[in-house]
Amino acid sequence: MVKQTIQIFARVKPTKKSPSVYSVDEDERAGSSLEFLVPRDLADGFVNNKKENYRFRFQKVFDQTAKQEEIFEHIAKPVADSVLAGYNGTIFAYGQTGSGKTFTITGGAERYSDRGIIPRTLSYLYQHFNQDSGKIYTTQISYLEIYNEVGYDLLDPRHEAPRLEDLPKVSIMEDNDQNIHLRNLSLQQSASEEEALNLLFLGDTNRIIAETPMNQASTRSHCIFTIHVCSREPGSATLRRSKLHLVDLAGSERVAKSGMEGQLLTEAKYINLSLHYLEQVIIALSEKNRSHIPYRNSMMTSVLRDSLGGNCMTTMIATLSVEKRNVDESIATCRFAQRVALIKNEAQLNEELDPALMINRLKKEVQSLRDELAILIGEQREDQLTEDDIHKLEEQVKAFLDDPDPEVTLQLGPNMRKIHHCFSLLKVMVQDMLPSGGGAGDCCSPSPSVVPDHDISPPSAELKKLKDMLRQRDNEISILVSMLKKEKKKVQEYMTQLAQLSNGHLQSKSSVQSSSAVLTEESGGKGESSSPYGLRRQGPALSMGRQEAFDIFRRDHEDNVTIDDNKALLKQRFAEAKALGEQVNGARNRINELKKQLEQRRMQRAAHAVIGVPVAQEEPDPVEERLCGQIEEEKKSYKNTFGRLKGLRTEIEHLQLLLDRAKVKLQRDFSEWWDQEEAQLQELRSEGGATGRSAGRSSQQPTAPRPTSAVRGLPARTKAASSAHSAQDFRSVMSSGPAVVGDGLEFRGSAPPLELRDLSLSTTSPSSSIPLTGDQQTDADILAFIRARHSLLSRTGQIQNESF
Ligand SMILES: Nc1ncnc2c1ncn2[C@@H]1O[C@H](COP(=O)(O)OP(=O)(O)OP(=O)(O)O)[C@@H](O)[C@H]1O
Repeated sequence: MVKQTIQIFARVKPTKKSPSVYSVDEDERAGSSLEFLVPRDLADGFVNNKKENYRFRFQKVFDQTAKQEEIFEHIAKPVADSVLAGYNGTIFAYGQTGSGKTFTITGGAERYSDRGIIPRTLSYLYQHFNQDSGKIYTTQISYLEIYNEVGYDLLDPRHEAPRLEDLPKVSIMEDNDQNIHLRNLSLQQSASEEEALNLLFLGDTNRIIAETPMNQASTRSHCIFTIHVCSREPGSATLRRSKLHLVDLAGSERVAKSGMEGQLLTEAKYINLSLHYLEQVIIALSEKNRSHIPYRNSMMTSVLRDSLGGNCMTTMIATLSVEKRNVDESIATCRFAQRVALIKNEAQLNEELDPALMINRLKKEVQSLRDELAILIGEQREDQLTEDDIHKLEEQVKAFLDDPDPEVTLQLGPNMRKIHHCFSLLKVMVQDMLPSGGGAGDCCSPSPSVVPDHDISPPSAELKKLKDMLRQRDNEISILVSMLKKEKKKVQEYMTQLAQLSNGHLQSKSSVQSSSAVLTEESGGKGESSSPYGLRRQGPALSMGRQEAFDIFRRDHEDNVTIDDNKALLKQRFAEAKALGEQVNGARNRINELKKQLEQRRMQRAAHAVIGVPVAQEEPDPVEERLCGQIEEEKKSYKNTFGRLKGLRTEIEHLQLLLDRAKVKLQRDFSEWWDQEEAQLQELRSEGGATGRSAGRSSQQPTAPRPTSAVRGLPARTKAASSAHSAQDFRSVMSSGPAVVGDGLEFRGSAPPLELRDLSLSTTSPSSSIPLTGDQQTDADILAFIRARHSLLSRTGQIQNESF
């Protein structure tokens, strides 16, 4: 058992502002300390009459420049090592919203180097599994999200639930030994790092999809990614089971400060409540002699029960945002960490006997006991005596009879068949010794007619039976062979399909290289979108209108640059991987060629020795030595290049998943934006329709202020421009401003003022010669509206920028 207090670390998020509110003091032996210097007149809207200096001690403080690699090496690797040794581990990040919890635990969505603790730990664990041939490892993964005190399974096999509520709800059950069980939380097998990463991305994508602007669950939910490891030495019935929880808690900020209302307030209360219960558990644990620890008060503390004061090696990372306005939250986070540091855990080696192996072992024992018992109580064994057995028995009987020692016994062992056979032999001999029989000298060569027939030559009935059986077996075998053939055919068909599918996937990967192809795919233009779980989801094909609108939307989306950067990087990595692959193949071919030469050389030398050509056998052959040296060199280069190729493969896989995730987010944002644009167009139309009916009279009438949500969901750059312009501005510019020329669409702002319904009429759809269906017409209208608005917004944005 290992007794250890919870380890606490602090990580300071990088900030562009030069903060003077904190300092870090490093001490090799005593850990680091973090000091906040809060002047009494801190000018951020509140008067500080309290203490000026706050000092907190941590195992280590990672300042702003700390890299993800460093965080993994110092914090996660020791925990992963103890999990490999069979102990439970937990790492949880605690801090206010935006302080870097998700960045630390999962990682940034942009760069490969931004990978957080989860992907790095997975990489580390699987590397260990592959290298350790002395044990058999199995791994399972679960991913739980707790939102408003309800648990959701993020690895729902149905994939990509449109709303959080559609994911399976997870509930807590406690057994008689007070062990917690999570009902409905799936445990997914994961045999490789790639599979585990796919599961992580599936869960994260489910989080993104289930999140809406009104329900930014990622900020207000707790997420627990758990890796379950089971190891066993081959042949041993002892299992080691351990689990590693990697926990991204909800933002810890106080409700009063953030000024929330309505649903947000309700959520904040839940979060505060569950974090409050977490705090209560921690206080109770840090007090001596407290018998009751209130774990059951919230789902999160119930799930993390073992991690807090139980059988677990636990580590906390306090994430801190050190801008002046966040100082009080950072101090609260550090205070919380100091209390957590008092908690003592007692980690135990989780060893148990494998029930399946135990059952097998016991079954064997039972069988051997049954056999012994059968012999003891005189039951006959089923196995027939072989000719060899019979021959040996004859020899034994002969030796027994020939031995003059009256004490001699026949050693037949506990085998009734042998005993019976010996009695038969003796009977034959006795009969032969009777006056009518032959001499005793032949006693051990009994005539075949007297020896029990079934043992040596079966009678014809028996023979017939055996032949029938043989025929039956032949039939069965031919049925089985034909079944096997069918199965093989099916497998071949399946493999062909799989190859086609993966070709499709590869094509979609390589399509990263062609931006136009990717655009079509991203927008669902092929009627398909790829899922991060390696499956392909059938989606509706986009109309031409939506497709073009998607292009506009994508151009302005905040993630566009990242997507393009990642695509470029991916393309580069593909090229590198291709070059490395060629190098690996080259090295392999050269090694084979050198091996051939070496073999030839050896054969030559051997042949010379045979035909008597003088060869200095003892002397090392310089040619052979040179070939061996070259083979070694090539092997080194092969190993080296292959290692780099493997690393590159992981990076490519990761980048591909980042792109997949960005794609899903882009599509979700686009759908929302499109719906808003449609709603806005409908609204303007109904206003425009009213205006049209009273044409000339009230086209300049003021309209009701547009709800701000109407521009919510626009890409960041578009949003900034649009926020300065209500729909009314838009309409007035449309009716009186200069001509606004869109892409292939002209809106002339000359008198008479343009009515909104004219937009649809003036739409020059790329497929205008093709009659449009009702839906297509609507899509084309919305596109025209977007084009006009977009063109206007970028123009006015430009004007604003210029005047600025
Ligand atoms: N150490 C860091 N280096 C670079 N960027 C960071 C770092 N920490 C956080 N960020 C960035 O800051 C932003 C907020 O971080 P993050 O989402 O991780 O915060 P959080 O604490 O998880 O917030 P929430 O409670 O809302 O989930 C992200 O854009 C992230 O990329």
